[in-house]
Amino acid sequence: MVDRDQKIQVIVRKRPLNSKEKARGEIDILSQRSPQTIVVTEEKVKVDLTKYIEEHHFTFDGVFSEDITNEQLYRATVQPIVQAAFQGAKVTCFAYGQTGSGKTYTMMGEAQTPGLYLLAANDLFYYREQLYPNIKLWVSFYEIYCGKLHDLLNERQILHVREDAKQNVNIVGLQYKPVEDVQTLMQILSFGLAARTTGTTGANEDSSRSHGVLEISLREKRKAVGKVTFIDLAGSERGADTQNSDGKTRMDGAEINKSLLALKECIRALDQDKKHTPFRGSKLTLVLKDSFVGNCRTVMIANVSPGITSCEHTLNSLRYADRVKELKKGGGGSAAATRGADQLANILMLPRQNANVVRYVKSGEEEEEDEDISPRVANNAPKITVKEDSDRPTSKGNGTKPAAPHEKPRSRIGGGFTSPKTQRNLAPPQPQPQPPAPTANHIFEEAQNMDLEELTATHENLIGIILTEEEQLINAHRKTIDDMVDAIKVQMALLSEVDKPGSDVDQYVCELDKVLAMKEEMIRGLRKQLKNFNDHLRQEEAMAAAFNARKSAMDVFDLEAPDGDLLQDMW
Ligand SMILES: Nc1ncnc2c1ncn2[C@@H]1O[C@H](COP(=O)(O)OP(=O)(O)OP(=O)(O)O)[C@@H](O)[C@H]1O
Repeated sequence: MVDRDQKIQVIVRKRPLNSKEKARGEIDILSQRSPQTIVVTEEKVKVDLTKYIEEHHFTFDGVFSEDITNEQLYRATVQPIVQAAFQGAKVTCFAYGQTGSGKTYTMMGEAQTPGLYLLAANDLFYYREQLYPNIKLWVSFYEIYCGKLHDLLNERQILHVREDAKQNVNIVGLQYKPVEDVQTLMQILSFGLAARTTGTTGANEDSSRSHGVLEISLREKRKAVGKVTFIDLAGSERGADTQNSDGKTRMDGAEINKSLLALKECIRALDQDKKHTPFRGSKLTLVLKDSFVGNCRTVMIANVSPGITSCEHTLNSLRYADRVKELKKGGGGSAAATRGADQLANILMLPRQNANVVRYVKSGEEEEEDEDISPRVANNAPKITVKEDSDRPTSKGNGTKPAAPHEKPRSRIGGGFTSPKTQRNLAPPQPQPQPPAPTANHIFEEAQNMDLEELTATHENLIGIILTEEEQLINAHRKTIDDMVDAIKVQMALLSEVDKPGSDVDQYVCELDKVLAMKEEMIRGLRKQLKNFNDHLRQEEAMAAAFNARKSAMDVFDLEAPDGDLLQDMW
C-alpha cells in the first residue's frame, strides 16, 4: 500500500500469458520475487551456440503479478491518492508499456473487471457526496496522435495548445463535460474511446499509436480545485518503427519516442524537485505541464507481457520504468540530444526550434519573438481591412500603428483600402535571401559520418521540427486564404469606386498594384514555407535511410549492440 503523500510511485504489472501465446507454447519469463521485485529470465546464446540464462532483477515501488485484479491494483496504488485531488493536488496516472501488455485493460478494464477510470470515478463521486458537496466534476478526453491533439468528445476536432502570459498551458477549444454520476462518466468515456486512433504497423494491426488523456477536473463554482488525469500511453515499442518504409509511420514512431523520453525526464525532474521541468520536450509533456509542478501525485504503471517473444520489449519497459524512479544517476541522454541539435543546425543550416518557419509579416509589423509552438489562429491575425478603422488599438499585436501625418487618405473612395493602415499593410515585405537547402544526398553522406547516438538525436530533432512546421504550414495556408478573401473585397471596393463618374483612375491603378503585389507576396511566402517543409521531409527520409544503413551494417558485422539503456533512449 502506497503512502498517500508519496509524490511518485512506479509500479509494474504483469499480465497473464494470453491464449495465442499459450497456443504457441511460449514460456513465461517473468517472476515476481517479492512485492517490490521482478525478475526477467532471458534466454541467450553464446558464440559456440550453447544456450544460457541471464536473469535481470528490477525493484520498484510495487510489483503486481498476473493474479492481481484491477480492483486490487487500484486499492494499492491510486486509491490512496485520489482524495488528495479534493485538497488541491494534481493526481496523474500513466499506463506505460508495449502494445498488448495490458494498458487499456488496466485503465478501462472490461465488462466484469472495471479499470482504474471507473474505480477512481466511483471514489471521486463518493468523496464528493460525503465531504465536498459543492465541488463539481468535469471531464475531458483527448488524444495526442502524431503530435496533434484531437478532442475525443468533439468529433476529433484538432486542438491547439497555448501558453498564456502567466505561462499556464491551455488547450484551446477542448470540451469539458459536466458529470453528475459514474454512469454518465462511463458513457462519455465509451464515446471517446470509440473515437481513439489505431493504425496498422509492421508489427501489430491493432496497435495503439496515440496517447489518450482523460482528465477529471474538480471545480468549486468556476475555480479549479484539483484534478485526476489518466494517460493511456501509446505502445512503447512504437518508438522503434524506424525500419518502416512509410515516412508517416516513421515520423509517428519518432514522435512517440520523443514524448516518452520527455515524459521520463519530466517525472524525474518532479521527483528530484528540480527547478526546471523540461515539459517543452514534447506535446504530451507540454499539455501535462500542470501535472509536473506544485502539489502532484504521480503513478506510473508499467505493463509488461510475460511471453518469451516479448522479452526485449519487456526488458525495455522495465528499464524505462527503472530510470523514471532510479533517481541518482543524473540525466545523461540530453547531452547527446544537444550535440545532435548542434549538428543538425550545422548540417541542415537550421536555426533551432521553429525559427526557420517563414511567417508572412506585413510591413510595419514587427516579427514577434514567439516561443509558442502552436501557430497563430487565423482570426487573430492581422488582415487587410476594407473599412476605415481609425479607432482600432495600435498595439503590435494586431499589426497596426498610428497613421503618420503624411499618410492622409488621398481618395474620396469610401473603402478602407486607402487608409494609412491599409497602405502600410499593402506594402510588400522585402524578400530575405536564403541559402539553398542541403540536398538529401548531402544529408545522407553527412549522416554516415555521425556516430549512431548523434545521428539518432539529430534525426529526432529534425522530426520535432517537421511536426511543428506541418502544423504551422497548415495554419499559414488557412490564414492566406483568409487574407486572399480580404484582398478580393478590397479589389471589389476598388472596382465599384472606379466605375463611379469622376473617379480617380491614378488612385485606382496605384491601389490595385499594391493589392496584387501583396497577393503575390502572400503566395511567395506560403510557397517558401511549403518548400522549406518539403526539404525537411526529404532530409528526414535521407537520415532514416542513413540510420537503417548503419544499423544493417552493424547487424552484418555482428558488432556488439549498445546496451539496452542506450537502445531505449535512441528510438
Ligand atoms: N491483467 C490482465 N489480465 C487478463 N487479461 C489481460 C490483462 N492485461 C491484459 N489482458 C488482455 O490482453 C489483451 C491486450 O491488452 P490491452 O488491450 O489492454 O493492451 P494495451 O497495452 O492497451 O495494447 P495497445 O497498446 O495495443 O492498446 C486484451 O485482450 C486484454 O484483455
